Amino acid sequence: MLQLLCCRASITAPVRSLPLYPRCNNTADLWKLSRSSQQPGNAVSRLWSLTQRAVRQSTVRTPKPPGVALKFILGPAVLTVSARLFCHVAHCEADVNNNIPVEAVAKNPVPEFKWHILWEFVKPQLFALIGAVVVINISISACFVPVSVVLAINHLLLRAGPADERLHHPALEGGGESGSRHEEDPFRILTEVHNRSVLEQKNAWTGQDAVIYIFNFLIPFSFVAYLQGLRSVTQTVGCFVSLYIISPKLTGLTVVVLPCLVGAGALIGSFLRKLSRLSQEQVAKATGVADEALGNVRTVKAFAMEERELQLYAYEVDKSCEINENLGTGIAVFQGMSNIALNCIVLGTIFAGGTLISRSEMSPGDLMSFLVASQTVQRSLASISILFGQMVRGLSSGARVFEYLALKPTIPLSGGGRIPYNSLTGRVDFTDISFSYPTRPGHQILKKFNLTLPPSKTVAIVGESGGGKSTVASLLERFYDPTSGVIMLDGLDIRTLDLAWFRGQVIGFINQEPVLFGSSVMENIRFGKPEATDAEVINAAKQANAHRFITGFPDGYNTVVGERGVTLSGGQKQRIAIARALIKNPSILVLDEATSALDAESERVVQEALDRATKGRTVLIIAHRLSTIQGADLICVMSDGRIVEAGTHLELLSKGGLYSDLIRRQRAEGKK
Ligand SMILES: Nc1ncnc2c1ncn2[C@@H]1O[C@H](COP(=O)(O)OP(=O)(O)OP(=O)(O)O)[C@@H](O)[C@H]1O
Repeated sequence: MLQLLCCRASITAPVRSLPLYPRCNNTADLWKLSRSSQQPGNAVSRLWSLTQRAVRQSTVRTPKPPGVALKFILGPAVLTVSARLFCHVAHCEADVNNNIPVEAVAKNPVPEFKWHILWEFVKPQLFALIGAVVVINISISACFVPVSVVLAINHLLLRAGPADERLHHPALEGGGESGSRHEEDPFRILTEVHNRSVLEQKNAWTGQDAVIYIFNFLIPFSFVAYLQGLRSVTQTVGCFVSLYIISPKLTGLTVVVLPCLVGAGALIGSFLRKLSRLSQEQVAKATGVADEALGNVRTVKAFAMEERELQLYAYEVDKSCEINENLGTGIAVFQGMSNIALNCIVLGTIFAGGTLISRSEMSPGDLMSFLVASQTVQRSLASISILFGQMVRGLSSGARVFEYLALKPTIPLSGGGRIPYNSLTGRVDFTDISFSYPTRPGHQILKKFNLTLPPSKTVAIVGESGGGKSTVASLLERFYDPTSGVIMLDGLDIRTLDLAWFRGQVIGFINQEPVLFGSSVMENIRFGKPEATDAEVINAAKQANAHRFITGFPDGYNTVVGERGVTLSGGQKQRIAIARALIKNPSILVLDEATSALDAESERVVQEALDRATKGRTVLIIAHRLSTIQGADLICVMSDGRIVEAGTHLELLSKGGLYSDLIRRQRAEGKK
C-alpha cells in the first residue's frame, strides 16, 4: 500500500514546477549549497548526490515520531478535520507568508472563483459543448455491457441456447472501444475550433486581452477535463442503474458506503484547495525574488550580494518546495485512499455476492456482470478523483485570473477629446494643484501649486531634493491625477482629453535613466512612433545628435542594444531616448534631469541635442545642475510643494534669495 502511495506521490507531486534544490533546513545549509553549486563537477554525479541528499533529508529531516506512514495517511485527514473544526490551519498561514502575522494575512481577502465569469467565457462555446455532451452520452452504451455479460455468462454457464453467437457479436466485442473512439472526436473538434479562434486573433492586445488569451488557451484543457468528468459521471450513474437491475441488494450495500467516501473527499478537497492557493502564491514570491535580482544584476554584483540573493531565492524556493510537497502528498493520499476504498468495495462485492449465490439469490453470471459494472464505476470514480485534483489547481488559478480581470485602470487609457494639431498651442496651466501619493495619503507633496508653461517657451523647475519637482512632471504625464486643482492644456482640463493621444502625440518625456528595449536601435527609436519610416527614424536620430555614433556601429541602425540598452554608454542611451521622444514631434517636452547622470563630455553632446530639440516647443525642464537651465525663459524655485521664487536667471540672482543660494552652494561644491 505504501508503495502505491509513494508511486502516486511521485506522479502527482508538482515536481515540474520545482527547481532542482535539495531541501535546506537552515541558512548554513543554503550557504553550503550555493557554494557547492559553483564547483565544477560531473552533472550526473551532482544530480545523484542531490537526489540522495534530498532523500536523506526527507527521511532524516527531523526526528520522526514512530510510523512515518502516519504522515502520509492520517496526517492530511487530521489536518483537514482540525482545519474544518477550527476554521484555519494556523501554522501554515503564519509560515508561508514570509512571517507576516496571521492577522495581516487575514485582512487580504482570498480571491474567489467566480462561476458567472467562467460562464461568460463558456457561453460562446455553448453549442460545441452541447454537441460534445450529446456525443459523450453515446458512451452510456458502455453501461449496458454488464447486462449483456449477464446474458452471455448465464447462457455459457447454463449452456442454454446459441451463446457463441452472442459472445462474438460485434456490438458486444467492440461496443466499448468504438464508443471511446467516438468520444475523442468532440474534444478534437473543440480544440481545433479553439486553436483557429486563437490564430485569428488580431494583433492589438490590451493587458486585459492578454489575460483572456491565457485563459482561452487553458479553456480547451478545461473542456477536456470537464467533458471527461461528465463522461465519468454519466458512466457512474448509468452503471448504477445496471447494478440495480442486476442486484438491488448488492447495489444498496454500495450506496451505503459511497456517501461516506464522497464526504471524506470533500473534506480533503477543501484542505487541498487552500494548499494549492498557498503554493501558487509562494511560487509567485520566489519568481519575484529571482526577477528582481536578475533585473538589477549590475547592482547586485556591484554590492557583491550574489550570495545573499542566492540565499534569499533558495529560501523562497525551499518554502515553495515544502508547500508543494505537502500538496503533492495530499493529492497522492487522496487518490491512493480513494483507490483503496474502491478496491475494498470490489472485495466486499465478491464476498457479499458469494453469500447471495450460496443462498441462490443470485447467479454466477449476475455476480460477474455486477463486478464488470462496478469496475466501470471504479474506473470512472478514479478518473473523477484525478480530475478533482486538477480542478483544485484550476479553481485557485481561475480565482487569481478573475481577480486580475476585475481590476480597472484608475485612469482610462482612451476616450475623451483631442485638440486638432493645427490649433494646438501647447500652453499648460497648473491651477491650485494639491497632491499626495496614493501610497502615502497623509503626506501632501504639492500644496496649492500654480504654474503656467507658455506656448513655445522653456520653463525650468529647480529646488531642493524631495521638493516635488518630478511629481509635477508625473502629474503632467497623467501618471497620477491631482487630489485637487486642475491641469489644463490650451484651456482644457487634461482629464477630459484622450490619454493615448495626449501621451502618444502631445508630450515627449525624457528622464534621467532612459529605458531601452533589447531590440535594434531602429526599433527603439521607432517605439515613439510605430508607423515612422526609416527616413523619419534617421531624421530624429540626427536631431538628437545620435546619427554619427549609430552609423559608426558595424550594424548601424540594426545594432541590437542588449537588455535595457546595456551595450551603450549613458550618453548614447540618452540620445537614443531623445530621438525616440522627438520622432513623434511633440508639442510639449518634459526633461526630468535628462543630463544629470552624464559625465561632462556626454552632457555637452546631449545638451546640444536638447537645445536643438526644444526649439519651437513648450518645455518643462527639471534640473539639479543649474548651469544647464540658465537660458530658460522662466526659472521657478520649488520649496515645500510650492513655487517660492520665479524669474529669469539674472532676475533671480539679483533677488539674492533661494536661487542665488543654490547657485552659490553648487559653485562651492564644484570647487571642492
Ligand atoms: N511613488 C511615490 N510614492 C510615494 N511617495 C513618493 C513617490 N514618489 C515620490 N514620493 C515622495 O514625494 C516627494 C517628492 O518627490 P519628487 O521625486 O517629486 O521630488 P524631487 O523634487 O523631484 O526630488 P529629486 O530632486 O531628489 O529628484 C518625496 O518626499 C518622495 O519621497
